[in-house]
Amino acid sequence: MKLYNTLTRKKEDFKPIREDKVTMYVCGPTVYNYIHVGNARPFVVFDVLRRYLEYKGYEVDYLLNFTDIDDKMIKRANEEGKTVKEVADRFIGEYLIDAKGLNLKEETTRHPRATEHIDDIIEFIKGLVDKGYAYSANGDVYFDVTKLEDYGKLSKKNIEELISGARVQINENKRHPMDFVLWKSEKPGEPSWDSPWGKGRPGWHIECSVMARKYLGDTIDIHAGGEDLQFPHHENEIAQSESLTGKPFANYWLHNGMINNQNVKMSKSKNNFFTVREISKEFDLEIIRFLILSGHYRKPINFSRDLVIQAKNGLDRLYNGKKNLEHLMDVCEDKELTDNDKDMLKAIEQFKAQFIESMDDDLNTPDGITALFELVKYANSNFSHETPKSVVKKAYDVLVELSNVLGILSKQEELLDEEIMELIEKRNEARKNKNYELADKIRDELKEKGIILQDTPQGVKWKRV
Ligand SMILES: Nc1ncnc2c1ncn2[C@@H]1O[C@H](COP(=O)(O)OP(=O)(O)OP(=O)(O)O)[C@@H](O)[C@H]1O
Ligand SMILES: [Zn+2]
Repeated sequence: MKLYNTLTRKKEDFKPIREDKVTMYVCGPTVYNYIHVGNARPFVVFDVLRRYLEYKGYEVDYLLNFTDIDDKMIKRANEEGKTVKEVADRFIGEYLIDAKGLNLKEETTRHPRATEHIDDIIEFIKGLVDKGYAYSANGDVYFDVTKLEDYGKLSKKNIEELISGARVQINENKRHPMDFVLWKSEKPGEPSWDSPWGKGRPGWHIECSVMARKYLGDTIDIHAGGEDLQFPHHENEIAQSESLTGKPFANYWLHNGMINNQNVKMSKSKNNFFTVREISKEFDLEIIRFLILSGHYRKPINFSRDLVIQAKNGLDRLYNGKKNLEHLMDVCEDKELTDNDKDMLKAIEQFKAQFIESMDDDLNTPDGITALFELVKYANSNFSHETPKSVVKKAYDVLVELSNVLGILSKQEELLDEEIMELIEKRNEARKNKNYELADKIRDELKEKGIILQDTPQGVKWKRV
């Protein structure tokens, strides 16, 4: 598989450090608000990368942190008369609700929080001070960028350029304008922790270096986030981690393009955003997942209502294709395969190969989705009630297998009440005729669709689980 590495500005063959395991760190949300569609993009895209690597047989250790202490968190807490922890707990809960709607693989994702790693953060900063890469000044601690030859290597900027380009804050504690803060001294009304430099709290960049190292090791395979994080956040993570360990921090740096609103980056500060939650009131969030995957992850997406409708129509087409195949599996019969049938099997394999080729090429999900559309179209125009069941089943299995990699077509179709009643009637009939095999089959089918039957003296009752 090839992945575009921001560090080298090239598509490179992906080779993890260990043969069968991949470590991945994704910069997660600052939990002071609901996430917006722009924030959802990295979470969806890198969830798919992780699923694809798992599909290829790797075990993936996947970590997405929660930034639960920073200026924005404190501001929100003060506005609401709550503690920072209360705000964080609330919006972590809201994140997890959206994550479920977006079908992110939560069961095996680690979500460490900055405030639960203060001791580790202090240790890390102490290490940098001891090695001469950081200095304290009036209770703050700064990273000294002049100690590094290669500061700026990710964003490909040199320090002079950075100074002239950035609105560098005047700060008399800093030795150099590009030095960045590792530890901030306590200000009244802000949460603080004891440290060797007095009471204070961590800066933003340090938490990612610390938690990545703690859970994934000195060198990780993939570090990912939005391209807006390349500078200064990821640049500073590299500076901190590599100065402390003397080893490369991450072998592959992946960055997604921005989601824009009328060509302007969607951002909380610009107030031009749509939260995932508000969209979920009108649309199933699988549509948003599909919309995000319909563009290549490095290109910008201009978000609009039309785009959501377009994604909905595309997803509906795939769901219809799946439903048609399910219907055919019910009515088609097992048969000896003709040469023509064998050609159809080959064609189905071909769509799968096309999907894999696309995904191997820097996670080209739009081309992968095209392969799914073509598979469905092929089935629609070539299959009939006369097609051998094994051929139909092959197409169905491939469609489901590849959709699972994208995390789509995950919704079970809900049975209507009258469909359930009909099946129960059919089962009663079967039992009357002592056809217990059929009766059990119907009960199992219903169970698979989330309907539980209870045989009671008053007859059969059912409930949804
Ligand atoms: N418009 C966007 N399009 C794509 N990704 C984005 C966008 N805005 C933020 N991200 C990404 O969302 C992730 C979560 O970041 P975070 O919660 O810090 O958002 P943020 O930068 O505070 O958002 P905002 O810019 O709206 O304040 C990061 O990986 C960031 O790069
Ligand atoms: Zn980070």
